[in-house]
Amino acid sequence: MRAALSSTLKKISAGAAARRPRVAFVSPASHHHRRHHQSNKPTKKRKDEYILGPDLPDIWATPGSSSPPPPPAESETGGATVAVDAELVPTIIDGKSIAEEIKLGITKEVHRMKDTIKKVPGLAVVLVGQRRDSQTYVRNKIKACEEVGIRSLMAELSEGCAEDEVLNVVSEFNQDPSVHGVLVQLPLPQHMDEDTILGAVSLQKDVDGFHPLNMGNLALRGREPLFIPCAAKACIELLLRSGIKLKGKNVAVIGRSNVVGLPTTLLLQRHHATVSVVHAFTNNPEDVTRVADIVISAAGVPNLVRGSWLKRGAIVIDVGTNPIEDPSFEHGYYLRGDVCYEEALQVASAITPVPGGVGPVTVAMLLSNTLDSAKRFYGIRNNGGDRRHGSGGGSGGQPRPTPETMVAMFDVLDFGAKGDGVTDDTKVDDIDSVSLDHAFEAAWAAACKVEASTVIVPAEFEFLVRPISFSGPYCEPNIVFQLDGTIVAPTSAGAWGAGSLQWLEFTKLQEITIRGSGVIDGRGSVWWTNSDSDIDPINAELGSKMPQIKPTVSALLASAFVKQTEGLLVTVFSSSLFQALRFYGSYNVTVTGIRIQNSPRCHLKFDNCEAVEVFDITVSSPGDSPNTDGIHLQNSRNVLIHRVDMGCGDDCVSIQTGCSNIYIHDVDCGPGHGISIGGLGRDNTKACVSNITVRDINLRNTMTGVRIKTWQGGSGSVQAIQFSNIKVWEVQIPMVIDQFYCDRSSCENQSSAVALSSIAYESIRGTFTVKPVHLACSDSSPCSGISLSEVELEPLQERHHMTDPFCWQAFGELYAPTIPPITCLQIGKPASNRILTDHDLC
Ligand SMILES: NC(=O)C1=CN([C@@H]2O[C@H](COP(=O)(O)OP(=O)(O)OC[C@H]3O[C@@H](n4cnc5c(N)ncnc54)[C@H](OP(=O)(O)O)[C@@H]3O)[C@@H](O)[C@H]2O)C=CC1
Ligand SMILES: Nc1nc(=O)c2c([nH]1)NC[C@@H]1CN(c3ccc(C(=O)N[C@@H](CCC(=O)O)C(=O)O)cc3)C=[N+]21
Repeated sequence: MRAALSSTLKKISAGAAARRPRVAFVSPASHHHRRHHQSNKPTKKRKDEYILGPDLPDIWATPGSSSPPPPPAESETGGATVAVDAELVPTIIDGKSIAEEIKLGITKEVHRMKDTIKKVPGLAVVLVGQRRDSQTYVRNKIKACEEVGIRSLMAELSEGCAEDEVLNVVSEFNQDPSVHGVLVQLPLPQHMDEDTILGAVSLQKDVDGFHPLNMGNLALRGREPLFIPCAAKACIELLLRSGIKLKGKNVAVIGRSNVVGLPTTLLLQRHHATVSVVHAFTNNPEDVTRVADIVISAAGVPNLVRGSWLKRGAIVIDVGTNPIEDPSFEHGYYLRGDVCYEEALQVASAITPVPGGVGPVTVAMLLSNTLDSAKRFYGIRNNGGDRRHGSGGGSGGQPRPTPETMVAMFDVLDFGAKGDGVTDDTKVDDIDSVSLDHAFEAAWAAACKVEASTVIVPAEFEFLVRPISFSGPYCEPNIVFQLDGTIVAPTSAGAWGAGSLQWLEFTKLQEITIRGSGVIDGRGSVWWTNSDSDIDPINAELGSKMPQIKPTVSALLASAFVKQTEGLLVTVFSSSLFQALRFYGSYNVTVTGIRIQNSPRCHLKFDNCEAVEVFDITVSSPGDSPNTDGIHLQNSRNVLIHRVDMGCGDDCVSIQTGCSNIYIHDVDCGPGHGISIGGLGRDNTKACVSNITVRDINLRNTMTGVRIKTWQGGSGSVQAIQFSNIKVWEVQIPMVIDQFYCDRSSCENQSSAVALSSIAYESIRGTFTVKPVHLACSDSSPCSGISLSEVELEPLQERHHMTDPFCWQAFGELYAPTIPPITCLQIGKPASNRILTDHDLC
């Protein structure tokens, strides 16, 4: 920055300043030790109030209602009260060092972006023809990109190329996802239509801000453009960073081009300046400029603005960059501004030089727009980024990311979701009548591209979502699904595709987290009443086909359960009942905080997953809703489930084949059917389940407590199961092993079975309503290694006392006297009468 400053100094002293050494510079680095002109006291604001980026001041907010209008003239800009006789020391506004400071900030952000999401912004420049000045500007832009770490691409086309060629290049850049800004250097050759070409630049990548929609939004009150033209932004930036206030100032803008004059005028008005526009047809332009506190010139006419055009103490921003042919200069020309600099220095209180004034800051603004575009593309929001929509307030209670922890965030609202609970957020028409497929799908597609990104489903919104698959396998790892709002399922059959078995599915992902305080509501009641409940659930669950000599459980339970099944319609829907939330084939899955309720079937399912943690969630559906499992595990390993509150119409937790290393603790269950392993081995299949720990569980009003159920005819094994500290209240049968599981009225007797061994029950206490213990093992494959300790189960009412513990082919150890005494357990090992084959081994 020092170098930049001194080079500017040199340039000045070589020219005008040689005669006028009384110059003060404004540069961010030198600001505090430079002397300012007494009557021009730039009140330097805190740096972060000047804003880089698309943010506009909230200028339209409350016209007239907030602060009273400023007095017509203020002394600080050198109005009437300027001490005319005092020596005027003009401040040279050092654009070069201001640009350096801005670029430093951009560099930091680009690096942070690279570190956190492994992406950098990309700028594509299209240059047509060989204008030397254009080549210089473009070179400057590319060089500046390199300085801050923005990737730059350049397309050079010949002067005589066809318009279509330019359009093709633009179109390619529009489509390139690594390009976030597209700039077509002006002027274009005569034979080309500027409007056509500029209009072809994607609105989202229009870092020049020249697209009619961006320009229109800049002009319209209450609207915000995606980008503000760089030169206009540079003028404002220079003024603000030099501590010059705009509110109420008289500003004369010379020039009304789309590129500079017009957007500058618009932007100035957003800052509450009073703007006069001077153009080629203005009579006596000097009459206009002479009363202006600030003169901004963008006419493209060297030395147009004479000293006599300026009010004493005026502030002069010289946008004009006019190449003057001179072979003695390196590129064959030198630059002059619109302002006769030497004369202006005599009257102005502050002025931008050319070069070294507006130009470098314009380039910095281009970089800033490109960075903003990339951040928008990747969904990155900085600290305090305000919400565009509703009152959602973002991620409900989660701390906002600071710029240091830049996170790519994709809010479904930004992808067109309505969140009114009525509109199908599956199909959304955007403002530009561009039909986005699926707001949730689009948000997911965007998040999928960025490592460690976040999809946001904001609080206080209700989203109607049809079946959807949030699918890898080509997604970047570590995606967070921040669910603070409510997602509801459609209730009409039409909204469901034929045969969809799950509603919200996450598949083939590495590190996927669902968290937040939101709700997933399956609105299953329509499905429950329509479901095929022709089977008595008690018979279905415990109506095992036992050898005749044993009492049938179903007979016992029938009296305890009252279930209305008559007269219910069996409809086509029953075949497409679905799981609310399902994870498939994923690694490192976390589900926390949320509530899942009223699923038509299973609430939360994990299939082929590894390293799963579920905690602090609530699962809820009515006790009489059919088949509504709480959490269903299948072919999954290393699963930790804790601090879960569950009430549902079926198993609270159901552990199926292929599961091992499952640890479940601190779970409340009820109503529901308890915690179950199985049914396993259906249709003579092989089942393998091992290393399951279930501890510190409260079961209230459930059908069973902890249960293992297998079908006859299966193979494989269940081993190393531990149930400890299980508390039961009014549970029909707290401890169940059922190797005769059958959901039909009759199941064929078969000899093979899934082998059960090493099953420990430790501290199982509370009250039951049907029977304390039911351990019914297979004749051909008795259960071995059942250990019972601290079992204390009391009948809720005296009449239940009639039913004693039941055991069949159950072998193991009793470690303490139990209540009631479980004398039916056979102590020791069963006589091995079965030859194990590979088929049985897991
Ligand atoms: N430093 C920077 O970052 C940038 C500098 N520039 C420079 O700014 C200047 C203007 O650029 P641009 O807007 O693209 O140019 P244009 O030629 O498109 O527009 C010039 C504007 O100035 C007006 N004008 C021309 N002559 C006079 C005059 N004698 N008196 C009053 N008004 C006049 C024109 O009026 P009318 O509408 O009636 O024709 C027109 O509105 C150029 O020197 C350009 O190089 C441009 C962009 C960035
Ligand atoms: N699509 C498009 N967007 C533009 O923003 C655009 C354009 N076309 N066409 C031309 C004008 C002009 N313009 C300048 C940018 C930087 C300097 C600049 O960096 N000037 C340096 C000196 C340049 C030099 O080294 O010669 C300075 O003033 O110190 C000048 C002028 C952007 N324009």
